[in-house]
Amino acid sequence: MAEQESGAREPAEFGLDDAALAAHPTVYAADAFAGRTVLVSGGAGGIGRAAAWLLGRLGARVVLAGRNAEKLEGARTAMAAHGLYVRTAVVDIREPESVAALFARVAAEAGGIDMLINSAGGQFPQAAIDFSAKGWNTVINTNLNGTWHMMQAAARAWRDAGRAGSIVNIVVVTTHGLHGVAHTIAARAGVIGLSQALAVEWAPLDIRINCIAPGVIETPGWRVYDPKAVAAYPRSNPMMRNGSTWEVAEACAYLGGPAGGFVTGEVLHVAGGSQLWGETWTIEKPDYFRV
Ligand SMILES: CCCCCCCCCCC/C=C/C(=O)SCCNC(=O)CCNC(=O)[C@H](O)C(C)(C)COP(=O)(O)OP(=O)(O)OC[C@H]1O[C@@H](n2cnc3c(N)ncnc32)[C@H](O)[C@@H]1OP(=O)(O)O
Ligand SMILES: NC(=O)C1=CN([C@@H]2O[C@H](COP(=O)(O)OP(=O)(O)OC[C@H]3O[C@@H](n4cnc5c(N)ncnc54)[C@H](OP(=O)(O)O)[C@@H]3O)[C@@H](O)[C@H]2O)C=CC1
Repeated sequence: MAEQESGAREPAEFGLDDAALAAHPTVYAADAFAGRTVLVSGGAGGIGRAAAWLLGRLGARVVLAGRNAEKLEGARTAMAAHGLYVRTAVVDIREPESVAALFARVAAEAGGIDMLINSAGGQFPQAAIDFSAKGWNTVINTNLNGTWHMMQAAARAWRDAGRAGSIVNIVVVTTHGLHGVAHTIAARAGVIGLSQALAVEWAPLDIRINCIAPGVIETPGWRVYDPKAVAAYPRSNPMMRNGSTWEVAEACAYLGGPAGGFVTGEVLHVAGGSQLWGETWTIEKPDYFRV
């Protein structure tokens, strides 16, 4: 990974690139997802892209969804060159009509899906006292409402087709130590509660729902964080390192696939233990907390 003169890294260089994702070893059997179709929102981003690569390499047909057609096409081209089955679809998860159109297209062109990974999301770092109404609503709309629109559309499709399904929602660590992103903590705590409620309500439909709470995972999404905050991330968990998108992808394969067949309503932290120890400041740490 290249470094700028200041020592800060170029945002585009955070995380694993396509060449690394094509070659990274996996613990799963080569045909573990053969015959399955997986929809990944945020599929051209860091975590979603790694999950798409892994599941594609394990035999799944993959549909990548996001707002930016160019980013999606870049991801599709790289995966297709590796012989993987990949389709793309533009969606804004905040718009129910856009989500409905996505699911109609996926039904028509891919015959529906078996698994949904909700990796689309994000936030900006700011002291909560300074949030504007628009900023708050943007983060809640993206992470809570957007994830809900995707979950409901998937469940309706599975119910109508009499087909089983599983959902993996990517959230954040909500219980301890993540500061300066209170809007996203609120939204993701909502997603976790929603997922637990629906794990029961939708069990009769043979739908499993789980969440993954990543810790500090190097991705291009880190571009919105101050380089000084990013430099401190490796010391924010007891394992004293950043995580990789591959580590989250393998957790997605476990929870969303056959290995997790008896797991629902769970939150799996892939966070190096940061849910128990450490603190991550995405804004400047107030003097009050300095010892
Ligand atoms: C020790 C335990 C802890 C565990 C360890 C956890 C480690 C966590 C590490 C850090 C936390 C998590 C990191 C990640 O999730 S990175 C990957 C996710 N990707 C992103 O976050 C992408 C970057 N974010 C965005 O793109 C945007 O923030 C957003 C999600 C909001 C999407 O925005 P959209 O493009 O739709 O909207 P706009 O940019 O037009 O903005 C809309 C309004 O939102 C307000 N806003 C936006 N940015 C800012 C900002 N920087 N400061 C203040 N306000 C902001 C604003 O009102 C915008 O409207 P206006 O432009 O009209 O003002
Ligand atoms: N990286 C980390 O350290 C951590 C990440 N997470 C969470 O994991 C998830 C994935 O993060 P990561 O891969 O790092 O982030 P990225 O920013 O790399 O990817 C997120 C993707 O979400 C898509 N997206 C954002 N808003 C929308 C929308 N309204 N509709 C459709 N797609 C959208 C973006 O694609 P496009 O721009 O094309 O729409 C983007 O590619 C996020 O929810 C993030 O907050 C949680 C904890 C830590």
